[in-house]
Amino acid sequence: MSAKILDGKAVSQRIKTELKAEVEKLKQTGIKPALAVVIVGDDPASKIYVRNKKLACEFCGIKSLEFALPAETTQKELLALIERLNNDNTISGILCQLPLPEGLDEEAVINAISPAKDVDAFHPSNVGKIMIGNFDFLPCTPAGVMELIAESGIDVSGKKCVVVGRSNIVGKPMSMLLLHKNGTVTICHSRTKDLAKECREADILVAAVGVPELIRGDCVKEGAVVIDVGMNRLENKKLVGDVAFSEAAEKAAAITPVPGGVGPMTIAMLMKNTVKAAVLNSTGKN
Ligand SMILES: NC(=O)C1=CN([C@@H]2O[C@H](COP(=O)(O)OP(=O)(O)OC[C@H]3O[C@@H](n4cnc5c(N)ncnc54)[C@H](OP(=O)(O)O)[C@@H]3O)[C@@H](O)[C@H]2O)C=CC1
Ligand SMILES: Nc1nc(=O)c2c([nH]1)NC[C@@H]1CN(c3ccc(C(=O)N[C@@H](CCC(=O)O)C(=O)O)cc3)C=[N+]21
Ligand SMILES: [Mg+2]
Repeated sequence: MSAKILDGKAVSQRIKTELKAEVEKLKQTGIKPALAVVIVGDDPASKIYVRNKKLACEFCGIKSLEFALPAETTQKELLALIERLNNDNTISGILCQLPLPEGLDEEAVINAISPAKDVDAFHPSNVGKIMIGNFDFLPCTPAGVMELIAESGIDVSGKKCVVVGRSNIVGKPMSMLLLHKNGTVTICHSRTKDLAKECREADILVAAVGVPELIRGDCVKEGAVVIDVGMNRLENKKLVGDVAFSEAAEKAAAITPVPGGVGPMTIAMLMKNTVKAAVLNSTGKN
C-alpha cells in the first residue's frame, strides 16, 4: 500500500489564512491579538518553534513580542516577568517555552500564567477543563493532530487509538482528545511491556516519544493512520520524527511527514488560541 501523506503544512496554511481574515475584522472592533513568548536559555527545539511562531504571527496580523532571557535567570525574575505580562492588557496570550533550563521550576511557571492568557493550555485550570470537556483552549500539538485528522476525512469514533508517550504536553492531552472523539485509547510509555505489539493493534497510531525512529515498520498495522509528533534533531542536523518514515509508509494508509506534518499544525493552533484569548479577554469573560 502506498500511504497518503497528511500535509500539515498545507492544512495549517488554510487555517492561518482564515485566521488572518478574522484578525482583520477583530481589529476593526478594536481587538488586537498579541502573543508574548518567553524563552529562557537556548534549547534548540524551542528555537525552531520561536522562529516559526514569529513568522506565523506576522502572517496572521498578530502582534508578537519575544522575551529572550539568559539561562542564568532566576525563578523570581521569571515570575516577575510573567506577572507583568499577566497584568498588561495589550497582551492576549503568554507562552513560556519549555523545557526551562536546570534550576527553574516549570510547574511554578505554568501555574503563574493567567489561565485566560494560557495559549498552551498547560495551566491546571485549563487541563481540568479539557478533561471535563468544557474548555476555552486546547493544547496546541494535540489540537493540531485532531484538526489534521479531521481535515483528512479520518473518523476517530470506535477506532483503536494507540498513543506512545504520556507527557503532560503531548501524550496525555492527545489521549484525552482522541477519547472525546470516541476512540478506544491505549497509552504506552517507557514501562510498556511489548511496545511493538501494542502499536500493531492501532488503527490510529500517535508517536510522541522523542526517540528518533523508534517506531519501525513492524509496529504498524496494514492500513493504519500514523501520526508522528516527534521532532528530533540528529547530529548531522537532519530533523527526523519518532517514526521510521519509509518503513511505516509502506504499511500505513496515511502518515504525517517530519517536517511538514504536526509541527506546522501546532503553530496554527497557537495562532487560533491567541485570537481566542484576545476575544475572551476583551469581553470580560475571564
Ligand atoms: N511537533 C510538535 O509540535 C511538537 C513536538 N514535540 C516532540 O514530541 C516528542 C515528545 O515530546 P514530549 O512529550 O515533550 O517528550 P517527553 O520526553 O516529555 O515524554 C516522552 C514520553 O515518551 C515515553 N518514552 C520514552 N522512551 C520510550 C520508549 N523507548 N518506549 C516507549 N515510550 C517511551 C516516556 O515514557 P515515561 O513517561 O515512562 O518516561 C514519556 O512518556 C519530542 O520529539 C518533542 O520534540 C513536542 C512538542 C510539540
Ligand atoms: N511552551 C511550549 N509550548 C510548545 O508547544 C513547545 C514548547 N514549549 N517547547 C518546544 C516544543 C516544540 N514545538 C514545536 C512546534 C512546531 C515546530 C515546527 O514548526 N516544525 C516545523 C518546522 C521544522 C523545521 O523546519 O525545522 C515542521 O515540523 O515542519 C517545531 C517545534 C513546540 N513546543
Ligand atoms: Mg517534555
